Amino acid sequence: WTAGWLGGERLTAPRVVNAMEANGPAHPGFRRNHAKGVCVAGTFRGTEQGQALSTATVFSGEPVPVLGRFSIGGPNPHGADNSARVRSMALQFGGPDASQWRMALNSFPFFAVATPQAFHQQTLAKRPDPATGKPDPAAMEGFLATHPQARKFRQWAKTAPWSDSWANTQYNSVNAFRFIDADGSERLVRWSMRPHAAVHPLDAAERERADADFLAADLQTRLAQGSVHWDMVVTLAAAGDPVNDPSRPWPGTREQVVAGTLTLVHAEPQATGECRDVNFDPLILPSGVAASDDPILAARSAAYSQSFNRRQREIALGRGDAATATEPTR
Ligand code: HEM
Repeated sequence: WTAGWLGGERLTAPRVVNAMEANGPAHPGFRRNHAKGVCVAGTFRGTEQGQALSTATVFSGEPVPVLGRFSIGGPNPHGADNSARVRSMALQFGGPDASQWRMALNSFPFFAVATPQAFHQQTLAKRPDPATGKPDPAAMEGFLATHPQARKFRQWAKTAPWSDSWANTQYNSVNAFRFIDADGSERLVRWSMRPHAAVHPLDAAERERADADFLAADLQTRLAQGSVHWDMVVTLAAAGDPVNDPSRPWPGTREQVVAGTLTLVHAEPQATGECRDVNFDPLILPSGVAASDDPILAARSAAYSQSFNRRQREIALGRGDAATATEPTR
């Protein structure tokens, strides 16, 4: 699981997660990132086009059960939804056997950094200055000077429209993976969950007025009227595309295939929902899907495991009341 990302200064998963924890107050029992969220459930049905690309059984055409989680970016489990630039979808396809597939997708189309070391440097640059309680702008400028591609992400964060719902947001794998077909041929791919629901961008006034928990309320309203859907759109890399660097998007002209449709029918609070105790490790993959050599993927798997073990331990020791409470904790 280290995939070569240890070494040099020996950056380890505990160090990465320690640095994330050091940037804010402790929230025992909660995820160390994307802490605020809800559990969801539904099904996924693959297409023949998906089946042609990968032998994963989820593409068989039969519906497979899905357990999932929507969240907002950031470590605060009580954060206001109208300050959440990043929206996320985590999914577990299939039952408890070798065909299970987990993934954690984000609304940003590319990542801010190319390596786990750069992610760690970025975390350190965001550390609040004890004097002001805010990150030191000079530290962030120093980070950006040595990691210029992170400016592209900041530009996205400043300019991309804010959707008004988890249900009409597109979520992206960001990292590349390998799909393996029945002949054993491999293709490097990224994928997105493309919503069927029409996008409605929030303007500044609507965002200002929005309730702190509007995303969960909106989802319940929509689900009370019927299921919500996304197409799984797989993008195939062409020769020479950057497949090991999630900060570099591929050209928009790449071949795309609709590999299946996700249908969600149910949502419930994470405190009591099944998704609370799941680690949506992006390297839990079925046969027919394999990791790329992107070092961020290996680092994510190791860091999620750290975060998962810490939060489960806190809950087991009775320190995770807010994370397991049935009453709203705001
Ligand atoms: C080195 C880079 C990264 C690190 C260290 C990192 C770290 C973390 C950690 C510690 C968690 C909490 C896990 C848990 O307790 O279950 C998390 C959650 C999450 N991360 Fe990352 N992350 C990284 C990159 C990414 C990227 C590139 C994506 C893009 C798709 C992403 C998407 C998510 C999502 C969607 C969740 C929430 C999963 C859930 O609902 O359980 N992360 N991340």
